[in-house]
Amino acid sequence: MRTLRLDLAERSYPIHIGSGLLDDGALYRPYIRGRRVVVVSDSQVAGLYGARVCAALADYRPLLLQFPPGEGSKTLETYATLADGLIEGRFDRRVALVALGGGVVGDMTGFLAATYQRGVDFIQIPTTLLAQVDSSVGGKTGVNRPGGKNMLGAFHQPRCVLADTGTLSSLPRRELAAGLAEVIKYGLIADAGFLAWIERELGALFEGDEVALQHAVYRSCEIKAAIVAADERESGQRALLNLGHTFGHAVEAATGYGAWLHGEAVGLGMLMASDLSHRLGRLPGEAVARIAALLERAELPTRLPADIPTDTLLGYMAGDKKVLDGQLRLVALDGIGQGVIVSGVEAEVLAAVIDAARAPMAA
Ligand SMILES: NC(=O)c1ccc[n+]([C@@H]2O[C@H](COP(=O)([O-])OP(=O)(O)OC[C@H]3O[C@@H](n4cnc5c(N)ncnc54)[C@H](O)[C@@H]3O)[C@@H](O)[C@H]2O)c1
Ligand SMILES: O=C(O)C(=O)C[C@@H](O)[C@H](O)[C@H](O)COP(=O)(O)O
Ligand SMILES: [Zn+2]
Repeated sequence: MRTLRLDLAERSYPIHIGSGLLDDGALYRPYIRGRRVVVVSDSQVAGLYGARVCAALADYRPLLLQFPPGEGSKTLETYATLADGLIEGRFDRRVALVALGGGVVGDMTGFLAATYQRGVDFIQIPTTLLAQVDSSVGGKTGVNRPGGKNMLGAFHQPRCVLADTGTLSSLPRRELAAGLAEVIKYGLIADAGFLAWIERELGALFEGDEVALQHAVYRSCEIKAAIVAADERESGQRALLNLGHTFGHAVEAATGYGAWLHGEAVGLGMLMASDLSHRLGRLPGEAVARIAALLERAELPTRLPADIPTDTLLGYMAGDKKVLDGQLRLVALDGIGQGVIVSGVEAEVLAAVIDAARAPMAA
């Protein structure tokens, strides 16, 4: 097991990475203050790992709450049903919630923990690659609305993260690819050496090689933890973690949440952000081609479907959370490994990027 720490004064916490962690009750115990825990999961993950987590937490008479899997469940309706489960069970303020699953479960459980009786503790047990490298770390929680992605939520940090890489062995290949999009993101915004490592080790990652997966999770969390420690509430540089997300979230919203996986939409969004960076004179065309080639090798979509109108995407983008005083801010690249926040991009340039994404971008 390897351990990192996200340094946030009294809200600091460990991120443990290794295989078989979810069975080890001693890893959870220091972070449970009361007598009871509630494990929240989706029905897919609950069926795979719920009994093991409940066995590890048997001393706390765990209640297992579950909801249907997928992005379509990341709603206020699911939130209300879960909240009613806590209220009916008369759980008090010392209850600890345990998020067992992917990013949907983590974001939902974190939001529930942030708001139940005005805030209780929670522990993250991420079981997708995407959740292990990204969503379980950093304290962004929330739900979607038809008009925009993650529009309701709170910053609420977990008490600890247990990233059990053994759980990745049951993850479908499409979900693994979606997680790789966020791994590639870290290379693009912060570490050119890591990007080259991903290019080299992509085969091993797809084969489920434990050493390669643990390195991908460790380095991703290391980069994210440093960014979040410096800017917990995204008043500045944390926005770099949003590379590709202004485009990607618009695709997710325009397709009704679920047709595209978050990682797939972010993968395409990163290619669009790369094209934008090129049009702004910040990134050479060869770098855009290199990024497109890596995304294709990672089995991620690199084309926008013809039936999503440009104006629809621009409409969702105008409601992005990075908009300030009516000005859209986007994450661009000043080179591989160098994310930069740009504002004042003209609507015609964005429209040109969107239109170009309907044609193949790889050189
Ligand atoms: N809070 C953050 O900082 C942050 C960061 C990135 C993404 N997100 C959010 O995370 C969500 C996407 O997360 P995701 O990609 O993990 O999706 P997900 O939670 O929907 O999980 C993907 C699918 O994989 C299944 N699954 C999970 N673990 C499994 C396992 N070990 N074996 C077999 N099947 C398994 C799930 O049941 C689900 O069907 C989005 O809502 C996105 O907005 C949040
Ligand atoms: O942690 C962050 O900060 C991120 O932006 C990570 C993203 O990968 C993640 O998808 C996040 O939920 C997006 O946040 P939002 O504020 O754009 O909704
Ligand atoms: Zn994301």
